[in-house]
Amino acid sequence: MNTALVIEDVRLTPILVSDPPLLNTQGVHQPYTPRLIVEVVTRGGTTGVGETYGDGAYLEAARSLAEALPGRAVTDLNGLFALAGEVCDGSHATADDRVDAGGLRGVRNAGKIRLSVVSAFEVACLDALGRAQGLPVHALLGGKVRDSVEYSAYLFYRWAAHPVPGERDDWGAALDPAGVVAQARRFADTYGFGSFKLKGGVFEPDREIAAIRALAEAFPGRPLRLDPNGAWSVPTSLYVAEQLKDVLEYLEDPTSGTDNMAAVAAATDVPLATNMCVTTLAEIPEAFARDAVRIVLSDHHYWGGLHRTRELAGICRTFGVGLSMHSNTHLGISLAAMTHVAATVPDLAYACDSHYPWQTEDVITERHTFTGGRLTVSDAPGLGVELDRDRLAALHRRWLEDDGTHRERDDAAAMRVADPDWTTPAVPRW
Ligand SMILES: O=C([O-])C(=O)C[C@H](O)[C@@H](O)C(=O)[O-]
Ligand SMILES: [Mg+2]
Repeated sequence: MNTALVIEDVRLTPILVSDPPLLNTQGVHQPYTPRLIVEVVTRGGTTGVGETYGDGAYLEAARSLAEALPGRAVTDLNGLFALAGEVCDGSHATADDRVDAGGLRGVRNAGKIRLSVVSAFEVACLDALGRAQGLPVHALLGGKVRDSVEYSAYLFYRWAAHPVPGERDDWGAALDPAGVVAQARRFADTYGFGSFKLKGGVFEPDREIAAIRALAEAFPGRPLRLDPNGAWSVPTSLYVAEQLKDVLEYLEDPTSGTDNMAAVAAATDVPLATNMCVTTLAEIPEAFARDAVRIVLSDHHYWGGLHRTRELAGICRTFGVGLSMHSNTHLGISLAAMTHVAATVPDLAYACDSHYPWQTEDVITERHTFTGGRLTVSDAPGLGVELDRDRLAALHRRWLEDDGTHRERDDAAAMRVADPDWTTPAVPRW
């Protein structure tokens, strides 16, 4: 073994990042959201970085994995899964039916949490390996098949400000079709995005249908998507599909669970996409056999890293299912990772999601810049991003000083600040 590639140290830095008051079916984003930055340091003196969810269950699993990693090589990526299975006991995260607010990713369980933790270590190892070898991460994945990756505008209903004092941005409120169109216009003008996704499940469906209609009128012919995170019944999903069939590129998780998705898919020609009913390998056979989804939104945090994302792409290709990319609150390290893996997938036919424009704080020295709705794929060694240690320290300080309110993402709790009677809505909500 090349001893220079052996891991000597692993650093974990939990941080709190400011987040705007974006609405979804569970509630509203808190003013600060937890993320975890992973640094892997090799004996040769190279440091690689990764990023994942920072809530307590993720942090606990990451601590166990970080302790077990020194002495292993950054090339031992396949071994990460077995190692995580051995050392992360999962007692912190019981399987239950609760939809995971930290990503609205279907039910939450220990296996999913473990994969999300492994993803950050895998990315950090690839970054370190790439830096040590002078190769970009995409080259370590087999090479890029495109020089830039297209992203779509991720539109949210939102308030102008959080109901508690804190950071405030200048986007203003978007609570009706005119507000959504104004937000889309700013996204298009600033970043050049050519397709638009609206996070739905916030208002009654007719109101959201009106917003999509307004977008279709303002941006004729552009791909449009609506994603209520499983908030609708089968009949409501079919009603919305019928109303919007001429303008939707796809309908994302209109309803919860493979049974319901299959029932909707059987009765409409509007393609259905998911980042909720297919988020693990175990969920694929039934969903694909029943034609429940036409597009899977990959997410390297869900699937266990960049290699696993490429495996998912191969499975989707085999079954004629399309692939795109999901996102929730993330920083520039993850966006770099997303861009590298997206650059290597041949049949990525849809613009990827990214929350990045909503994140005004970052831990990298140079923010990514969307041009014409696209990010250029970096050919620099590793991910091609540098840690800004001062920013990292400042955001970590915020985490240390937090009284616990923000260390777990809880969109329902944030909503209760404005509406004390709020509880996470049962599904179907409409
Ligand atoms: O596509 C999705 O389902 C998401 O992006 C989930 C996210 O967590 C989003 O709904 C959010 O952050 O409110
Ligand atoms: Mg979604």
